Amino acid sequence: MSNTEMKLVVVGAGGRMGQTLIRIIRETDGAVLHAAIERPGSPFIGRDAGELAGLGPIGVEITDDPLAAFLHAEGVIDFTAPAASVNFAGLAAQARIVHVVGTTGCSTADEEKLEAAARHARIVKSGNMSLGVNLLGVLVEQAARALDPSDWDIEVLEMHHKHKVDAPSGTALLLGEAAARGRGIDLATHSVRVRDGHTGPREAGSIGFATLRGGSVVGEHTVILAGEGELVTLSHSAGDRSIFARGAVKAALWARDKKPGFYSMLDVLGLNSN
Ligand SMILES: NC(=O)C1=CN([C@@H]2O[C@H](COP(=O)(O)OP(=O)(O)OC[C@H]3O[C@@H](n4cnc5c(N)ncnc54)[C@H](OP(=O)(O)O)[C@@H]3O)[C@@H](O)[C@H]2O)C=CC1
Ligand SMILES: O=C(O)C1=N[C@H](C(=O)O)C[C@H](O)C1
Repeated sequence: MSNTEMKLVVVGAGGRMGQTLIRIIRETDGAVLHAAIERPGSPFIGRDAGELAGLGPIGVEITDDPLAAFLHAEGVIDFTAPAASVNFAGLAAQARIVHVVGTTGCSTADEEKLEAAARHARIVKSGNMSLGVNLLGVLVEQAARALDPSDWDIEVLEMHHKHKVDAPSGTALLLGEAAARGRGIDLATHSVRVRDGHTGPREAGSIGFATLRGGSVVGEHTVILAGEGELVTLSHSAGDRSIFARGAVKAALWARDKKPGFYSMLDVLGLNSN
């Protein structure tokens, strides 16, 4: 374990998570903001990252040059967009630095590219970086394992702010995967992601998703286990974005001395039983 502060780059520095990360890195022992990146043409280029995040000037100017930023850094924290994260994964692998990916909405092809980059890099990726949601995933897996799928239906409900662009949320999919693991099934072939019109009765053993969007909701998730005459509900409510940012910085520090590989927050938090 190194005694020096881990030099971190925040990409998507002007975004909701980017600004939160700049604040959380500032208050975390063992981590320091090395650089802050935005896309070329962004109005944030040239601004002081601390000033943008409400901390006052910290002497780190936002640039659009990730290659230069990664060169002398040890990790990059990335809550951006799927195409951007795939691109950053290639650059992070070249620079042999830790890449923490919070971006959601990645396609199967994107995931494959990230996994390929993890042959040379340490990538930690999760649809939700908070301790609470990852613990919830463990509980959902246990509940799904315990309850007979012919008697119990599983539905995942989520609500987010009106700016969110992907659905179902990364967290809803993480919880669906946990339920599928508990049941020993493949989520992709057992999920019902939308319902509309004359759907017919619910197919036994499927895992359903429902998506709500509105206002400034940070992130609400509920897994409903519905039996005959009874409901079990397991929920998580995010009060503010600092829970995700703290988890992401913890993941970067955890991965600092790990071998190249594709890790999840369950690995970081010691909750991985697989
Ligand atoms: N895993 C987790 O725990 C969490 C995941 N998320 C996920 O993180 C992602 C970002 O969320 P949020 O912060 O709310 O979104 P925002 O839109 O507020 O922020 C994304 C930022 O990334 C920037 N960006 C996009 N492409 C590039 C690029 N190529 N280079 C540099 N910067 C780029 C955007 O710039 P521009 O606006 O110009 O496009 C924007 O500033 C989403 O996928 C979200 O679902 C969010 C919270 C928690
Ligand atoms: O876009 C968001 O805001 C969030 N995205 C993540 C997701 O898709 O689950 C995590 C969190 O719920 C906030």
